[in-house]
Amino acid sequence: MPSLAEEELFLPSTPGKFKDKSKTMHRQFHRCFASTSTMFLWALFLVALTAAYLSFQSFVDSGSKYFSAAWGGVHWEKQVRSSAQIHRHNGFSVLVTGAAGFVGTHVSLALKKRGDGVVGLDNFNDYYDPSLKRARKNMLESHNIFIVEGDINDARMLAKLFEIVPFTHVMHLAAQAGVRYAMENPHSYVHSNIAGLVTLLEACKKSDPQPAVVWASSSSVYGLNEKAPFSESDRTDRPASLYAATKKAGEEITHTYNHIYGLSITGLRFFTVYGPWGRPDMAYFSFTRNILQGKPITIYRGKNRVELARDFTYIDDIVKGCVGSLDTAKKSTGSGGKKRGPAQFRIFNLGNTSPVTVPMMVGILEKQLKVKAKKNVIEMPGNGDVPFTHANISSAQRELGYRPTTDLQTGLKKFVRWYLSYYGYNHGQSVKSFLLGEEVNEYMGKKTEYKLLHGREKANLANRWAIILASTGTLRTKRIGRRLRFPNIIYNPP
Ligand SMILES: O=C(O)[C@H]1O[C@H](OP(=O)(O)OP(=O)(O)OC[C@H]2O[C@@H](n3ccc(=O)[nH]c3=O)[C@H](O)[C@@H]2O)[C@H](O)[C@@H](O)[C@@H]1O
Repeated sequence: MPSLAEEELFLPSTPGKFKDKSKTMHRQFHRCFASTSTMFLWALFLVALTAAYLSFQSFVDSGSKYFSAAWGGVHWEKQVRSSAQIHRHNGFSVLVTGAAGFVGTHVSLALKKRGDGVVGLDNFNDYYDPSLKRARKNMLESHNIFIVEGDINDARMLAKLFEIVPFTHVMHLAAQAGVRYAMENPHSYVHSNIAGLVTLLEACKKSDPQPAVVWASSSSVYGLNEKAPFSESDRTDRPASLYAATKKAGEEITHTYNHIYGLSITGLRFFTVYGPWGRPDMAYFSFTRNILQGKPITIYRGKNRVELARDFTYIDDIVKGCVGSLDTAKKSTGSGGKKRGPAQFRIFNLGNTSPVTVPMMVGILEKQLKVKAKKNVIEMPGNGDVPFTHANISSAQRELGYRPTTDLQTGLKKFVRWYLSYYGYNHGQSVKSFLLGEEVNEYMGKKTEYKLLHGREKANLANRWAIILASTGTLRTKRIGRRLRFPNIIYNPP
């Protein structure tokens, strides 16, 4: 026999006019009991829901702690807004990822100097000496560029940034760089160059307005291509390293976001970029360090004793290519995740068009440093390297007005100048004596503490003082006479 409660289940929701009283009381008791147990179940459900919510929150919080809790809050938002402010007619507001990186620093500075709003983003990882990244950050801060400390995999942080600033452009330079390190730490390439890229593109696609995206691919996508010079239409389906494969994947991934969501995309294939504030993991940089410290350098050689060659490209030329890409980028056509029409998709080589062999590059460094290198020449290990690179830049020339003007000799001279002013003394010689030869003649022996020296005001000191960077955090001043020009960026690392 069904219970009353069960019976009631089948009663019409609007009961009839006449009711048996005893049955009604009985029913009320059961109804009351039923509703108590329902309430109990509801309460249990609510408790479970609250517990689930709280544990989810703590998961999310610990997640954001993992990425870095260094973002958020009223002050932070104020800094982001102020950094994004545009100071020229029809200027851009640009999110520069990897802003504390080599290319990111230079591009951020160039954009800010011409009046664009720039917000940097960087996770300050320790792939190479983070103090160099901090130094670049401080230099950018002295130009009122704020760098958000965060990871491009942090979707919440990105959503917040896009909520605060309607970015017109994203200059995406954050990446796991380095060709040979991919054998040591393959997952870091997938994390940054694939997962991070997708997270960033998701944020761009959802935002309204959608920004135009310009991002760093790599000459390494040409892989085993033997046809020279490399043109954008050449084969790129035979990468020689996982690094190259992730950059190639990036080109395909950005294409899908262009196709489905109407994001305007420009991919730039950089050719071995070098210069001041460069990356210590790159050959020209580590060779300089070793040569100055009297340590040997290893020079790879290809099969049949062939010398390896690179189309080394100076940073200022690359910056011009990046800025030209931003200037010529058309608007994205979608908004809030919906495509409204076909959008621009471009890929350009940014190279120098004149490859130089690695031994020749070493020769230039020896001349600049006035020190002979101790060379170990070995056969190129199977580590992802390619024998040569050589860019055809006619596309970039035509569409971006890209024209590289710095040869390796001139570029390395500027790099060495910076290197010595940044890292200080070597072989008992001061930076100044390297830069100015015999002109250093008078020494005042005065020691002065500076936090940060940069810009015109301080550079004016140059008329009277040479300021030599000491890596200990102290700057020493030397009287060198009025006629000497002073390098314009001097930085005291924290
Ligand atoms: O253009 C590019 O696509 C790439 O350029 C560089 O990669 P790579 O050209 O290999 O630059 P380096 O690591 O500075 O090597 C330059 C040359 O020096 C050689 N090398 C490197 C290191 C070493 O100890 N000895 C040596 O002979 C390499 O084989 C290569 O031929 C960057 O490191 C990559 O991030 C970038 O994507």
